[in-house]
Amino acid sequence: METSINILIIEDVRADFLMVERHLHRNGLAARCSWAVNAVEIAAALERGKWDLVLSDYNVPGLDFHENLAHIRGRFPNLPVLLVSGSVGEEEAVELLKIGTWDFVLKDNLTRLVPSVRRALAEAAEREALRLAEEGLRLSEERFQLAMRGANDGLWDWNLKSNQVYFSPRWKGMLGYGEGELEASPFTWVNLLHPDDRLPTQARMGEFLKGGDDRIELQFRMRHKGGGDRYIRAPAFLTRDAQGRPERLVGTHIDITEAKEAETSLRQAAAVFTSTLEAVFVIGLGGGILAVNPAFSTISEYPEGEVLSRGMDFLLANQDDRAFHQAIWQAVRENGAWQGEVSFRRRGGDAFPAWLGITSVGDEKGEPINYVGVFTDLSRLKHSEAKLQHLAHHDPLTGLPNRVLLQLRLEHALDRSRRDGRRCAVLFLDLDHFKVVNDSLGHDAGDEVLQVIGHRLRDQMGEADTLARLGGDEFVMVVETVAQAEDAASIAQAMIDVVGTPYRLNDSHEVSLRASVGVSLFPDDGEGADQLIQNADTAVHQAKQEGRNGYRFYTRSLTEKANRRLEMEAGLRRALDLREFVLHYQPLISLTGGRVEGVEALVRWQPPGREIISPYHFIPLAEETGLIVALGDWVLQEACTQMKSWLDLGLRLDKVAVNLSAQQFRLSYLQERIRDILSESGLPPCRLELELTETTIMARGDEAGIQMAALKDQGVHLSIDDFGTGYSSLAYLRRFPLDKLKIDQSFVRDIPHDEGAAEITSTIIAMAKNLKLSVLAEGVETPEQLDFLTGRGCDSCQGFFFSRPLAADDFRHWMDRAAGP
Ligand SMILES: Nc1nc2c(ncn2[C@@H]2O[C@@H]3COP(=O)(O)O[C@H]4[C@@H](O)[C@H](n5cnc6c(=O)[nH]c(N)nc65)O[C@@H]4COP(=O)(O)O[C@H]3[C@H]2O)c(=O)[nH]1
Repeated sequence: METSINILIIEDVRADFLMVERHLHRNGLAARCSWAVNAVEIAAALERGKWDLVLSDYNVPGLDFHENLAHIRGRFPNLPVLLVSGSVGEEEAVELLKIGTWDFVLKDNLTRLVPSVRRALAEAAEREALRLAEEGLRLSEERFQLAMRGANDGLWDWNLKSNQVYFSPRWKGMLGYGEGELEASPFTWVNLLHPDDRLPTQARMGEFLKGGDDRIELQFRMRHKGGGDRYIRAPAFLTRDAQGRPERLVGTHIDITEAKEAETSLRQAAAVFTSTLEAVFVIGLGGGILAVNPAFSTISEYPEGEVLSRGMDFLLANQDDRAFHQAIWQAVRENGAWQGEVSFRRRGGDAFPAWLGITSVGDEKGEPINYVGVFTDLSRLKHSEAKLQHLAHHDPLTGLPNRVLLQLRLEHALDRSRRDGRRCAVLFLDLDHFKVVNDSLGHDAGDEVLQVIGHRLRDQMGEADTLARLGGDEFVMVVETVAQAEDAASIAQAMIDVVGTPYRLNDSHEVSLRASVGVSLFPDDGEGADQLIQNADTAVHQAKQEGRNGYRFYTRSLTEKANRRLEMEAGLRRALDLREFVLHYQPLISLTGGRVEGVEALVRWQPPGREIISPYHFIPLAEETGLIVALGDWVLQEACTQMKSWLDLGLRLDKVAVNLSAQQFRLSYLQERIRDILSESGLPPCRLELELTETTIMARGDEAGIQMAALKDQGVHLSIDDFGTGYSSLAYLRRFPLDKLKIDQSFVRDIPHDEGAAEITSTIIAMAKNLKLSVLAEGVETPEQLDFLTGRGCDSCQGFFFSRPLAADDFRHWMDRAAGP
């Protein structure tokens, strides 16, 4: 059955309206007809109802048909409007059809009305269906676009047959490209793939297209226009033609870079968690441990299973320290974090210091979701710190305090002494000739001796006292309470005695050592630690100068002396630069022929406008400062040049004797240097005699023999100076290639009256003869001495009796006079 339709009939004559209605009904059209007679009724009707059709008269008074038609079409474009009129001409009717009137039926012949209405309704229904379909499509397209925009995914559509590709704006935007910047070609995609992902991705795509699946999901990296890569997830769907051949591939690009990066950083965090050497534990809001890393178990010795869901307080070494534990958590809750040093206990019971940090982990709103604790075991660090502290304050060889700690202890001792009004002493001990032990027995033996001395001195000191080693062979003792200077003196003597007890070294060598001690007293000799140590040092120098193996108290004059020493050292350096040294020459007289057999060169310092300075005053300082090497070199050059010029002048001299210091003797290049000096001066080597002292030779041990043999090979003569003052025996000296022995003037001085001196001198002469060494006696001042020496068979002598050392010109004149007319 036909559904009822709503028809609006616009007609000014009621009879006409009824006539049309009747006609419609009679001709089987189930229509509900409504009548509108003017513009107001038409508007109300259009507003009110849902109309399927409008039948309108053309000439309705007060109504412009054209306007009315436009109004209806504007509001309902698909609503058919049929003209039912009697008075419209044909041309006008055609015109009306053009502007949108559906059909035209004459009132007086309504035969066409129902078919026309039916056709109009059918067409309108068709148009409406089409409109609805179009509207649906538009909405669906819009929905799709919105969905894609919402998902923020790029779309691509690849027609496999035509090889055409569509990339959506978002697809391009994802890679930094705008419209028109990328060619719509499959190669565009391939070219933008990360080079490492290109081949594998293409291979997978190829396999997919060959296979039977309709869906694929790929993941790859693509190059962004602005540099860097984007990680893309690309699900796609394949459509096929009737034959099942791939026809079209449509898919999306989803940018998963952030997710990938988050995944990577999560993976890294997990790796850090498991591999870090720091113990990490996660605590839930309830206070129970949720997870621990392997380092936690390694450090605390607790396996994970034993700690999960327990509170962290079981780690605290001091279980009673609840307040501390609570304070930590309070700080974490208030500030979000806490860190500091704690004392933890391992499962085995061992307490250890740890550096603990606890941080609260919040959600996006900042609400805590759990806490992460990290701690490091500080025990090794503490141990190293203590070791470092010890090293920084102690001498590694003896374990005694070093200079730094000595300073600190002394300052404390001084504070106490100041407070209690007590005296305190600083005793500076320096070993005498310790270098000889080191040089002759080796550094290991030297170290052993220093350790033993350290022990002995420590055993001797009081509880409150401090013994320090300042390095080398210097020890300092701080004695906190000394009633008077004599107490310090007896401690100094005890130190000297304890050092003086012979040492038996591991290899059963026996060594005897002596020491000198300098003493300074607080408050007498200084207020501060530095000054007291410095003054004790000055005193020990004085003790050494005064013959060693004794102690000496500091006095102000010592300081002045020390200052003078410093001045002298500076003066010596300057003197070397300015060539302020001169040589004096003392004749050496042969007792067999009475002739002048040679001359000894003796250095003097002649500062301009001042008195000449004796070598006794500057040679020891030159030796201490090392300046002796340069000075000795100059002496050798000068003496050889002078000797050569005398020989050239015809002076009859066999040789020039030059003193060689221990430091020069130690020089590895000594032979070369002497060879050069001789060749530069033109003096034959046999005309040079080098004087060495016993200690110089002994300090070099076996190497002395090698050095001497090399010098002898050059043709230079060697003599031993000051014989009798050292510790060597003639039997010892026999090992060395010596030519001459010079008896020290201290023996000669007392002959012939002093029996002891006379006997020693006679014995030395006899033994030297036995060893086939020539003998010279130094310091001959009297005819008696000369007679005695001549009588004992001494070969030659030197002394004021013949001449004092003379300047070069004076010596030449002296020679002239000695040769006689
Ligand atoms: N009382 C007295 N003394 C006499 C007599 N005859 C000589 N003398 C002094 O005795 C010293 C002998 O020199 P020395 O034993 O090598 O002792 C030397 C030597 O050890 C050192 N010396 C001097 N010149 C040099 C040098 O060029 N190089 C080195 N390394 N040392 C030197 O200085 C020391 C002292 O030299 P000088 O003052 O020149 O003192 C000289 C000389 O002036 C005498 O009859 N009675």
